[in-house]
Amino acid sequence: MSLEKPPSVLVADDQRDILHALRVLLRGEGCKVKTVNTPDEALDALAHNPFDVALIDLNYARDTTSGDEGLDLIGEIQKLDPDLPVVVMTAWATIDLAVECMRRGAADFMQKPWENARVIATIFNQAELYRAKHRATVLADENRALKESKSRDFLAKSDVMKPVLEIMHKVAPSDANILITGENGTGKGVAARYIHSLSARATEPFVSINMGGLATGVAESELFGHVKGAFTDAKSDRAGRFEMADGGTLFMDEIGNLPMEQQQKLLRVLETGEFERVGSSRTLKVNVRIVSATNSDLQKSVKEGLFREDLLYRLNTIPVHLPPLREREGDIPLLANAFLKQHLKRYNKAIDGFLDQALETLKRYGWPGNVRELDHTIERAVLLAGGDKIKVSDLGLVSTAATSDDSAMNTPSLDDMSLEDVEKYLIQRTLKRNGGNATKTAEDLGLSRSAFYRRLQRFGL
Ligand SMILES: Nc1ncnc2c1ncn2[C@@H]1O[C@H](COP(=O)(O)OP(=O)(O)OP(=O)(O)O)[C@@H](O)[C@H]1O
Repeated sequence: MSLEKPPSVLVADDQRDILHALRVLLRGEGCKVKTVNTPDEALDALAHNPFDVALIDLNYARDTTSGDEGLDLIGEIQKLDPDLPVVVMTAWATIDLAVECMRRGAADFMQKPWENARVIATIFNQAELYRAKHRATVLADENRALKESKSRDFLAKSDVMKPVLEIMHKVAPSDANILITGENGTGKGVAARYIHSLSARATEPFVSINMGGLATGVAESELFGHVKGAFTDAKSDRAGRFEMADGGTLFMDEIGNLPMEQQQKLLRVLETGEFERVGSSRTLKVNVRIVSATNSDLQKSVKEGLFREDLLYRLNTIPVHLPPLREREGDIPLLANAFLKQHLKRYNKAIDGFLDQALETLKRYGWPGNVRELDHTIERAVLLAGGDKIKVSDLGLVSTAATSDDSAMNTPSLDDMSLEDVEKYLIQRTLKRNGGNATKTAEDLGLSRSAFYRRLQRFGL
């Protein structure tokens, strides 16, 4: 019989000769086998190691033949992992007992003395089913996560960006954790994906999670998953981002917003690869490379007691800083032309590049929303442009003539602005004043974090 990886089987029985015989039989077929003598030992082993099948006896204490201990054990195993196949073996088989085992969730029922061929076939079939089921949940969750993230090349050619590109190329192939810093919209997400694509994990999943956009209380379940019934809305088992990213890269955006309680759990995964789904005591183990990003000063958060210092050191093995777009003028034509091409294709329009003046305007603008704002500006220009080239007026920038003492923008006239323009302008100005710190900006504007992020998205900042 063949499975990609041999089944890992837990065998629970109080009789040593039976354990010995089953161990010899299953190992002979290539299985990994762990044997235990009591229900407690079985639960302990299941909580700490991954198994594909549990093969259990029904009676443990001497002189009992009721099967109650085994029946209870089926229930306890179900609580740990509802999908794990439990195969029951007993010398005291009755039809009623077999029915009761199945009712409690056992996958199969066998009588002692057993038939070797049947035991082997059952173990392999159940293990295959279990893996297929588990893989299907993880795949469905991975697909969902993939749909949420877009893939793009990392474009940069300015002198300022050369050392940044160099360090990314140098460290990408290692498994070192990377912390990317930079203002909103500087391309931290694109850089994370780029690092993944240059790593040995490139064909494995790239999964991202934005800690800033999560409602309070859901961070743990999003990161580590949950089991059915763990809380009111937990209608079924769900894999968390760590499971989805197993073998690949997990990109944690806005890491500074990770709640203290989760910081402790994250530290444990970084140190041991181990965690539990919410509501489960079963320990899972993964191999994940962490790329995280922040626009806030984590050293300061450490001093303020908001971020664990030990976690920061673990995440920050290699720091990568992305400078704001206003400091990389040399990248603007490259980025603007790439965005133009994408949006022309998307909107099925034909425009032959930028007028020189328009390109000059793009280079001189302060870009408080960085590359994301440039992308949205070009998209809007593509939609508005009437001529065969993009003109300055198509760009619709609040200020087109940024000066060096206020590189982000001049104060526009209120008379020319819609309510939305004013809101956008205020957000840009406050963001700039706070050096791109989103949390502080939301606070200054009296907005909740999620309301603030909604606006950033709406205005393309
Ligand atoms: N170097 C780049 N090459 C191509 N596109 C880029 C680059 N940098 C940024 N972008 C574009 O800018 C947008 C914003 O980038 P991204 O989401 O990676 O920024 P961020 O720094 O992670 O932002 P935030 O801090 O808000 O999460 C992306 O949709 C992408 O279109």
